Amino acid sequence: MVKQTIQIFARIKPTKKIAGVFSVDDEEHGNTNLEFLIPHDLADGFVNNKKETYRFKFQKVFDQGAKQEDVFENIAKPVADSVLSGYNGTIFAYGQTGSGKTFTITGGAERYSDRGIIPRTLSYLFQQFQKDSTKVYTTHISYLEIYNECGYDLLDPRHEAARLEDLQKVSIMEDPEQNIHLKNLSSQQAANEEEALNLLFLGDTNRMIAETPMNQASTRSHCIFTIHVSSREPGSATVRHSKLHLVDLAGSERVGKTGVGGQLLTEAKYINLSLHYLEQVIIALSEKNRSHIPYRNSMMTSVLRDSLGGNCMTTMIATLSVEKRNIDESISTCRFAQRVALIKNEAVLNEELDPGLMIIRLKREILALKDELAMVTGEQRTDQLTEDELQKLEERMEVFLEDSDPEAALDVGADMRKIQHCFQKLKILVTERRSSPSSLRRGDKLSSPLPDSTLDVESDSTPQMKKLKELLQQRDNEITILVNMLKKEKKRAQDAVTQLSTSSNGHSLSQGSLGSSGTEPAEPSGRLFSGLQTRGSLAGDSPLHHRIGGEMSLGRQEAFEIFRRDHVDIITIEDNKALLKQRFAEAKALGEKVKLARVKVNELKAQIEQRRMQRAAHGVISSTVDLAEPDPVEEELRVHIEEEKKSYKATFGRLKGLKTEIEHLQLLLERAKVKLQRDFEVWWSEEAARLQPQEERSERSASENAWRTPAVSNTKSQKSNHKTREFDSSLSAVPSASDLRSFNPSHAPTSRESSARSHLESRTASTSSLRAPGKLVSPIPLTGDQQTDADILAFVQARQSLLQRKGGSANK
Ligand SMILES: Nc1ncnc2c1ncn2[C@@H]1O[C@H](COP(=O)(O)OP(=O)(O)OP(=O)(O)O)[C@@H](O)[C@H]1O
Repeated sequence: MVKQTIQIFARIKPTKKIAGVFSVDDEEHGNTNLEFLIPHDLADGFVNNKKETYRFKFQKVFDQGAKQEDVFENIAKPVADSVLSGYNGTIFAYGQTGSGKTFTITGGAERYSDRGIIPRTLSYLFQQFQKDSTKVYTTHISYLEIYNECGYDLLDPRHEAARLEDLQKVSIMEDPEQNIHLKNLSSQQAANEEEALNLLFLGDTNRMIAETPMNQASTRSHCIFTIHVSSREPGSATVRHSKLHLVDLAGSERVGKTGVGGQLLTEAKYINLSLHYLEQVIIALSEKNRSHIPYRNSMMTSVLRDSLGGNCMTTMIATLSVEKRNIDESISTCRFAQRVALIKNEAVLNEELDPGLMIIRLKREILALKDELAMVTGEQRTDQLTEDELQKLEERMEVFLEDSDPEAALDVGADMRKIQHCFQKLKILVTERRSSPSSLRRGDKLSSPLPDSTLDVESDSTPQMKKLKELLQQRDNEITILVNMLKKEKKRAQDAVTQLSTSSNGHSLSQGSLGSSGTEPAEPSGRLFSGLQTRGSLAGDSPLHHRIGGEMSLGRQEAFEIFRRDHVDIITIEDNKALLKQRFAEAKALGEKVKLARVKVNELKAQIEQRRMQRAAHGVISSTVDLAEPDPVEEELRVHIEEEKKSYKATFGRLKGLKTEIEHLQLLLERAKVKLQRDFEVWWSEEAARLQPQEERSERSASENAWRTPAVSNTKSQKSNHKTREFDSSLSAVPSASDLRSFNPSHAPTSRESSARSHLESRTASTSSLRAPGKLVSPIPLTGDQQTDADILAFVQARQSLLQRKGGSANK
């Protein structure tokens, strides 16, 4: 058991704004002090009657310049190492909104170097698995989001999330031993780093898609990414299970300060409530002799029960913003961390016996005991030894006879049949030896036929005999060489077939043949991301336009293109695309190099083979060549092969590193794509809402207000209905094709459209003259085709408002 207090670290987010006065000083024995100075006269908005300086001690403080890599090396790597040894670990980030929790735990979306703790830890764990050949590792991943005290499975494979409520709900169950189980939380196996990263990405995408303007998931929910690792030494009956929770908590600011209302207030209350319960648990744990710890008060504390005062090595990262206006929140985060540092955890090695292996072991023991019992009681087994048993026995006897140790023992168990069999065999051998001492030499197989008696009868010393023996030896050598050649030829043919099938399968990077890969991104001039390789499970099932907006009409696509060009993220996207292209080119070059090295190695091998054949032929003819002597030419060829192999390995290693980077860049691009499209959907809805006549909007908002009261309802289902309806209403504001058609005077309406129109007209007749047609009639010619005209109108409207927006921002 390892007893350890929770380790606390602080990370300060870089700022360009005016910062408060603070200092970071390293202490002699490894800790770091963080001090805030708040002079009385500067304490704007902050009640500071007593103290001027606030000093907090952390294991380490990462100042503004700290890199993601430093954070991983100092914080996450030691925890990952203990997880590899079989201990549970937790790393949680706590701090106010925007202080860098998500950046620290998951990472930034812009650069590969911005990868956070989760992707780096996954990469590290899979590297360690590969290095350690003494154990077999298995990894499973789960990703839980807790929002307003409800759990959601972010990796649920059966649901496509367009809203948080679409995701599988997770509930907590407790067994009689008070162990917590999460019902409906899926746990997905990841065989390698790529699969694990895909799961992280899937979860993050679900989180992003499910978030609405009201629920900015990262801010208002807690997310727990868990890596479950099992390890076992082959043949051993013990298995180690450990888990690593990587937790991104909701923003910790106080309600009073945020000044929010309505749904946001409800959320803020929930967040504050769950963080308040977290604080209560932490206070209770830091008090001596406190027997009741109120874990059950909230879902988050229930899930993290082991991490807080239990079987876990836990680390907290306090994320701080040192901007002047945030100093009070930063001080309160530091205070919280100081309390957390008092909590003692007791981590135990999570080792258990594998029931399957235990059964095999016990069965074997039972058999041995039965044999022993039969021997002791004199009871004999009458059934014959099987072929397999006989062969094993012979092998054991051979090992025994070959062993030069005079004390060597022959262990065949307590089975009398086996003992008898061994005695019989030994008798035969001894008898043969007596009759002809030369007939049993070392290396003679027990099962081989007796030596040819004609050879034994003749004396070895006659010259004819000697010649014959030499000839025989020479033939033996030739045969061995030919058999080896045949085997190699066969292997080469097999390799060629494998290579052929690999290349026809499209050259996967992992096979080191990226050189001729067709996986490059298309030219950036194509449609956004169109040429990029789609990824894993996301490839087929979650193109965002299916998940949010449905198939895009032509007009909408055009509008999307314009929107995309002006989007703030487009520079990052283009940069990443360029970088990705560059990496692909590098990977391609490396792939070529790998291929060349492989060809070279094969050529050298062929040369060795040829050389051997030549030597063997020479030996047979002239007998001047001593085949037992090492051949210097072959030695030289071997040295070349080793060099080529080294270069192959080094290049292949670089290629693998590049592969990870490429995959990550692809993930970043996919994520940017999701964000871009989501932003577009929001903008599109706004534009559509603006398209509606003023009267209807006021009518609609009046009716919305009617069902919005009371603003905060009391039951959970009411709350979620409320949220769903708000979300639905924002989606329904997108103009449908028939809405647009009804505004087009040149279009002859169908009977269904006429009735819809007359319905609308009757609703607005008192206040509007024919639904403000002047605003919507397009000066551009229409085609008469319903769908095309609707698209044209949508496009014109979108472009106009974009131009207006652009004009507006240019005027500013
Ligand atoms: N150390 C850092 N270096 C560079 N940028 C950072 C750093 N920390 C945070 N950021 C940036 O600050 C912004 C807010 O960070 P982030 O989303 O991680 O905050 P958060 O604490 O998770 O907020 P929330 O509670 O809303 O989830 C992001 O744009 C992020 O990229």
